[in-house]
Amino acid sequence: MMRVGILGGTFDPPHIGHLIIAEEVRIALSLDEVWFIPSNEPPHKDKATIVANERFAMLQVAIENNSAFNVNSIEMDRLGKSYTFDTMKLLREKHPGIEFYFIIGADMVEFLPRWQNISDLVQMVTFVGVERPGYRLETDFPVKQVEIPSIEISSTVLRERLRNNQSVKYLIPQSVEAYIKEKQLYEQR
Ligand SMILES: Nc1ncnc2c1ncn2[C@@H]1O[C@H](COP(=O)(O)OP(=O)(O)OP(=O)(O)O)[C@@H](O)[C@H]1O
Ligand SMILES: O=C(O)c1ccc[n+]([C@@H]2O[C@H](COP(=O)([O-])O)[C@@H](O)[C@H]2O)c1
Repeated sequence: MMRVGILGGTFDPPHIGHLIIAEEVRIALSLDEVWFIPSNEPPHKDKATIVANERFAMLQVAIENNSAFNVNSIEMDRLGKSYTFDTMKLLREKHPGIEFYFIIGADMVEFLPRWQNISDLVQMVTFVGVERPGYRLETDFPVKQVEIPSIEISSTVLRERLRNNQSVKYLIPQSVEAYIKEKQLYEQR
């Protein structure tokens, strides 16, 4: 059976933290691929500052040199909040031969028991948790832990830097930084 990791997120903007956790989990769990899924609207935080199709485009640029990585538009194609249960239900119907692993940072772990239809969702995917500075990864919930080099980067801090014209060098892939500049994505919002 094919094994696929899913990294859902807002990706406003994508950063090397996203890329590192996806690659580390892919290798640790021998996944065939990782699919990045940008949300239309995040279910439990403020709306993204950038429209979904631009976040999708930044992700495409970010992953272009990893043949095991893909970007999937399933949540962009659906209006409203992007609940993971709805997404995984559709993906499982479409790909019955795939075993799915849903990757989350430690900041998502505490709230996981309150995700929509979580009791069904835990039967549909294996949750994989990775550490994130400032958050606890330990939980009674069924979350498989994968060791990664800890990365203290967030999209929030990068948005701040981009707005203030501060350097994001090495924190955002160079190709993505060029795309952001070309499209003037984070200027004075
Ligand atoms: N530095 C990191 N270490 C571990 N996990 C991370 C890291 N950055 C993001 N993630 C995980 O990647 C997924 C998508 O994250 P998201 O796109 O919301 O980025 P973010 O940096 O958390 O954004 P924001 O600062 O806007 O909340 C989430 O599961 C999140 O926990
Ligand atoms: O389905 C839910 O109830 C739910 C609640 C919070 C977060 N999620 C998913 O978790 C992923 C990371 O969320 P975020 O807020 O960091 O973008 C993203 O794919 C969200 O759709 C899902």
